[in-house]
Amino acid sequence: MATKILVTDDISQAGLDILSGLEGAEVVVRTNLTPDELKEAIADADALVVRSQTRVTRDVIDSANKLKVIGRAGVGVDNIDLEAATRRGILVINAPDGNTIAAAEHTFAMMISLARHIPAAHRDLLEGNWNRKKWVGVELRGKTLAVLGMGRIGTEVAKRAKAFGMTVLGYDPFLTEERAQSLGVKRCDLDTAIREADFITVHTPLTKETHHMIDAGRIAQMKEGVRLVNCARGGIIDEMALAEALQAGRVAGAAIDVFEQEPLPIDHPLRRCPNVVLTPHLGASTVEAQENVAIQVAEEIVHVLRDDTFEHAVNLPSLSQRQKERLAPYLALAEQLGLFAAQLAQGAPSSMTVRYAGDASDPDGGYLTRTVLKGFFSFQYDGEVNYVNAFRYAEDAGLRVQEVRESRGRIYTNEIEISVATDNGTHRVTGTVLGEYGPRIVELDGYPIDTPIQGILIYTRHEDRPGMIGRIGTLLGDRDINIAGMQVGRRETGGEAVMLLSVDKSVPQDVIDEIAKHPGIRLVRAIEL
Ligand SMILES: NC(=O)c1ccc[n+]([C@@H]2O[C@H](COP(=O)([O-])OP(=O)(O)OC[C@H]3O[C@@H](n4cnc5c(N)ncnc54)[C@H](O)[C@@H]3O)[C@@H](O)[C@H]2O)c1
Ligand SMILES: O=C(O)[C@H](O)COP(=O)(O)O
Repeated sequence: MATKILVTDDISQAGLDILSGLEGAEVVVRTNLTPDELKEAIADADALVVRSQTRVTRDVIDSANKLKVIGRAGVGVDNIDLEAATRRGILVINAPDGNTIAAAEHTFAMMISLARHIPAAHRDLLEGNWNRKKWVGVELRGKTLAVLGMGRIGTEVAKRAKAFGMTVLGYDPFLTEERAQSLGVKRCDLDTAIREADFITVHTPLTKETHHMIDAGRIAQMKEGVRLVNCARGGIIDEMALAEALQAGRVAGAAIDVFEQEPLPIDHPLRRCPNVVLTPHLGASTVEAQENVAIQVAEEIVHVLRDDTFEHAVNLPSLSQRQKERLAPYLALAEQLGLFAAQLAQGAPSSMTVRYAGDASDPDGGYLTRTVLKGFFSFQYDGEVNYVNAFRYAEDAGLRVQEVRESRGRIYTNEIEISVATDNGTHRVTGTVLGEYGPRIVELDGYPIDTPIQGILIYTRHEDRPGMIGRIGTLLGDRDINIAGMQVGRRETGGEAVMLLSVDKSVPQDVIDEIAKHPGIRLVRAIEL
């Protein structure tokens, strides 16, 4: 069956060409869909490509039966229900820097238009007037510009403002003093930025913290005659408060590209305000930016669908090819250990500690824990759990996950150990990657063992006395189950012993029950990897 890539907003042809180049791909472009049409179109899609117009709600995501990835040809992903996508294991990627310059230039165009009344003067002239006195503006030189959000776009705006002779105040929790100095920007808190600026421009994402970051209270703290610019996201500035302040003349002007509701409603008060410059979300609308983001997102989608490395996932840390290669042997070990631990630790799991030691204790370890959890929950939810949603499964199960890192392995050069506490007690399994022998189990519930972590295994804990192993062997033989390998271990003679058998076929539950009934058997598990 073809790989269906559904594109529901206008993206540049260069991006569509890349998508069509994927072997076996069918690219379906359908724009301006109603929510119901979108739900129908997405049902059999493998990938979805959008800009800011398509609303990818939980409902839409739940209508997708085999969606792997949502690509946003642009930066903001606030039109995508990230939580719902993550829970379903759907990767969300964006194109974070393809439209930075376009958005920064648009911000400047808006600020200058506002300062010099260009749109209003233009309209006035077209109406037959020649009002040179009416449209006297202000200069940018010598004014103070507050940039709220000093990320990619905020930084480019700040650089341009410096070239215009402005004093630039930067507010961003992640802006370091060193970086501010290198940009010639004065780092300050929000209150100072709000109080001291002649122009204020916002460049943050829309989040719970930034929603109405500029409201009536903040506007009241601003200089009389301040000018505001929003080319980031509707909702960062409270539009109603802004409209009132514009009408009252407290705010001298506002240039707004993005709105709480898009398209901007016909009766919206901002349409009737004096000194506003309004554009219909055009920040990224340049030929260059649209080509950049379309190419970036299309290439990433192709990588994801081909199972190659990708860079710009929003709901999953990205790995470079080099990191992926370095981690590869440990990924296999971590996943197998997770799957093993799930079958070992029966009962409701409440906490898991994963210990990484030696070469397995590398900085990309966060990925390994996702892999452990992927293996762990795959046992119960086969085919549904992946790297994107593995932590969600842990959260939903109420499983507390802790990571421990040790620079040296206790015995081996690399070790991964999983301890799982359940209402039935705690179990522990340790593995290592042993060169060309690959991933192996080297310790089980504190007993030394050495066996490849693969195939079908039977694990017993029993009294260390003569005849135990023989009896289990006979029972399996009677049921035509061939033993391919055997490992035994104990700490002291006559105490408790463990045995890990590798067998050639699945072990029916009644065989496990029969082994469990034998006198002296304390625990038995069948484990399939
Ligand atoms: N109008 C358009 O067409 C258009 C085009 C591109 C991007 N955008 C929007 O512009 C915004 C910025 O994009 P970017 O590429 O620069 O993103 P970015 O991630 O590079 O920068 C965002 C910055 O905001 C900062 N920030 C986050 N929360 C903050 C808070 N509470 N207070 C202060 N700073 C905070 C972050 O630390 C970060 O430095 C986004 O909302 C994006 O969607 C709009
Ligand atoms: O976040 C973005 O990249 C911008 O808002 C651009 O949105 P657009 O792709 O709909 O123009």
